[in-house]
Amino acid sequence: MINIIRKTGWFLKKEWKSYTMMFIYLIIIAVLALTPAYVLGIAIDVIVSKGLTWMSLSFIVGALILIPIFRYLISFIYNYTSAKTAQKLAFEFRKIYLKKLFEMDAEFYERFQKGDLISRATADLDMITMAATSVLEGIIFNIGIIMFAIGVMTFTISWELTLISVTVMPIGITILNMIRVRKRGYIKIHREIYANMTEKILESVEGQKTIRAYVQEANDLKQQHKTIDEDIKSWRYIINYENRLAPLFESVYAIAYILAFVFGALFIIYQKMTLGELIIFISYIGILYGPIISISGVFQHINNATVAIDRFDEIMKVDPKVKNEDIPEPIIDFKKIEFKNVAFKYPLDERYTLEDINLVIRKGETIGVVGPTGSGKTTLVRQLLREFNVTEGDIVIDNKSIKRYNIKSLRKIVGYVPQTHMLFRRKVTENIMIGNPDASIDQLNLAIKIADFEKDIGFLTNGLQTRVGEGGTTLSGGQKQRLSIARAIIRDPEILILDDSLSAVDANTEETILKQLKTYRSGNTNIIVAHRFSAIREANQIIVMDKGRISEIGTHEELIQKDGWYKAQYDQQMKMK
Ligand SMILES: Nc1ncnc2c1ncn2[C@@H]1O[C@H](COP(=O)(O)OP(=O)(O)OP(=O)(O)O)[C@@H](O)[C@H]1O
Repeated sequence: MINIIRKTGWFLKKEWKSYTMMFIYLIIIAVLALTPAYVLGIAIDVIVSKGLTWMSLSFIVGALILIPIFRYLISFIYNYTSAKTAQKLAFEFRKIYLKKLFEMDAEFYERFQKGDLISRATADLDMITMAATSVLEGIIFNIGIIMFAIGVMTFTISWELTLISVTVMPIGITILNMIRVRKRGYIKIHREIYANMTEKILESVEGQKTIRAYVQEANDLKQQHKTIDEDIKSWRYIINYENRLAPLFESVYAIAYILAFVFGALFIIYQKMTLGELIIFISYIGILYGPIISISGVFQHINNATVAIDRFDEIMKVDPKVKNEDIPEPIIDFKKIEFKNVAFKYPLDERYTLEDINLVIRKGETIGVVGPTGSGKTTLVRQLLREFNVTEGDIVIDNKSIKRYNIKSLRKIVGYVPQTHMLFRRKVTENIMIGNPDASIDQLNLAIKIADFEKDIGFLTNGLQTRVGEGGTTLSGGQKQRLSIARAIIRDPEILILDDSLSAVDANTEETILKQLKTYRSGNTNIIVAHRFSAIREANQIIVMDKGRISEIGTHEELIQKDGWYKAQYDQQMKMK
């Protein structure tokens, strides 16, 4: 609990006025909850002593009517304030969490699954907010009732009877506590199983087209059922565990009732207590049951929230490896980029994906990158986005390590068109303008022209205002590629990287795009990764990758003079033409 208060302390401080008001409301509600039984007890004693008058009867009836109405009003105000504060807390936590996700590097996203990250931002954070509200309600209200009830029982009825009947209660509370501690461990396991299930559902929803195309619905459902089954099984285990031990508490509680009744009856016989007092006493034992159980329910929320806070903290504590130096330098332009003995290993990989990379890229050059699949072309060009730090060697931009530059400003000078296109459920224009939200209409039109996307507009139902389906489902493969190229071009980047981005366009379109790039991007750098040599033939340098190393480098003319992979591949492509 201390952990939760520590972790939400900043919020409690900010919202102290609401919490103070809620505290006061809860005390009032607790007192009001105990009053009717007390009034009834007094009424019975008045009736037994034959002292009932019209005046005392109207007072008793009036009190019994007004108390619940007043309690309802205060409860209403309390519930409203409490729900509002909980929503605010959830909002603040989500804001912090999402900000953190945007600060994280590619390595982080390799380590954590999407489903897991989503369940931390949804189910886990809900548990924290639920606990933050129920802690106050559960503890203040329930402890308030317990203290007031025991106070009234001890000081106004009989301290001896209170001692006799209430002393067994700590045994019951200890049982509840034991259940709670064991349950925490089970809940942690359950949260992980739940995250797995979320991941599986996400994968099935994202991959539904492929699943259907390969008629794998039954198989996929089987896997889904397995994760859902595991989720249900682990939850059922927790419930069963609780159900097995909970009756123990009920039995202990029943003993408190029996003791109160037997000793209370004796006290009445020995005239140490009135009938009304015994009725108040036994009613209060009944009233105590709810708060004791609720407190254990609160501890259950605290249990859940403790696990959720640990999972939240796990993310908050991860320090991105790719981060700015204390005073990073901005970059808006460059003259020369050098790869110096660069070697690179993906975080979860054993072997190096890039080795011995030595390379110089000058501003204004067009660089072609070719090589067999899996040879490391994408990995090589993505190093310019600084998603990971290189494992060995360094990338030097204008004689300074890439690490010295501000990451955001570095990424701003690079326009990267990936192999798989991430399109959002927004209009075509909005999808393009993600590259530069401040672009003018002229810039938008120029980007569309360079990417040769103009000819597609006529085929779209609503032209540029057509809404793109999720993941670009309403566009053809070539249209998606050209839209992605337009998105990168609209920011007029210093370096444009086309990562196999011309693979889904026909030869004419490819030629048009390459011609437009030459005309409109002269003076800027283009890096073109391709399998078709027509796309890189005119490059100033062609880099041939093989098993993570540069095996050949030169212009097209130089490379076809050599008897290497490039020449062999080129000859084959010519034959197939
Ligand atoms: N995130 C990753 N984690 C671990 N290994 C990876 C990761 N991404 C790629 N690899 C591995 O790195 C190697 C190089 O991949 P890369 O995508 O750079 O090759 P490529 O030459 O661009 O391939 P293609 O022509 O098929 O696009 C491959 O063996 C691939 O399995």
